[in-house]
Amino acid sequence: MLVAPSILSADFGNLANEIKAICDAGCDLVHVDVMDGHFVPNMTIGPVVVEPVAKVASKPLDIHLMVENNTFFVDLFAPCKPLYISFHIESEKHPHRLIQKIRSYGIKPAIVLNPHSRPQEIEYLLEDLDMVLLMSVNPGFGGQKFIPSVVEKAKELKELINKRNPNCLIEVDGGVNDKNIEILKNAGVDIVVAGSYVFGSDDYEKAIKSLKI
Ligand SMILES: O=C(CO)[C@H](O)[C@H](O)COP(=O)(O)O
Ligand SMILES: [Co+2]
Repeated sequence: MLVAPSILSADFGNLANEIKAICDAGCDLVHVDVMDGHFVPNMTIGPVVVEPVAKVASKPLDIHLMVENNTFFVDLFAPCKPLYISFHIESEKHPHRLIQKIRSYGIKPAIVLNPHSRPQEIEYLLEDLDMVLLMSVNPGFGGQKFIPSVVEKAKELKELINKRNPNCLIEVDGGVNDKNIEILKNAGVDIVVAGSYVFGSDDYEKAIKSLKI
């Protein structure tokens, strides 16, 4: 299992040290939550913060867009050179076009599904994707409770992925901790995002290790 700590739960007054600490503690990706105050009822950070974060991080960035105008935000964050940019299917009318745009920057495209969205909706996009991110909370805030129906959804998605594009990874985001990591692993999940679990612990290395099963 790969682990992507979400910096939403980091101490923003000490951000550079927090990023260094999770990278030194053995994380695989640095998950960056971008919220516009429209698609979700919260706002986070723009490239003014994410560019210096990218410079300090020794691990690749995984940018999760929770916005209405995806095209604008892809252009805005592409110079940060993340490994992945993921966008929500619920806010995008032209997903194939946006996938091509993300790829044109040399960035891996991913699609995010809210807890209520069905994996079958994106079956015909799977061959063009490097990753699908399943939300296991309603997006907008860290520290929420894990929604268990994501486990069955991950299994359904895994079947579609095996049929359409076995190279596509599955990531799960929201309420992940050492109690639910095993069922996620058994459901075929490749990457977990963990914000409050990692940054709320006294020992980042131990917390990350407990998820790398
Ligand atoms: O996308 C997100 C919220 O919309 C965050 O990545 C997610 O909530 C991580 O935080 P936690 O592990 O505390 O749930
Ligand atoms: Co996220």
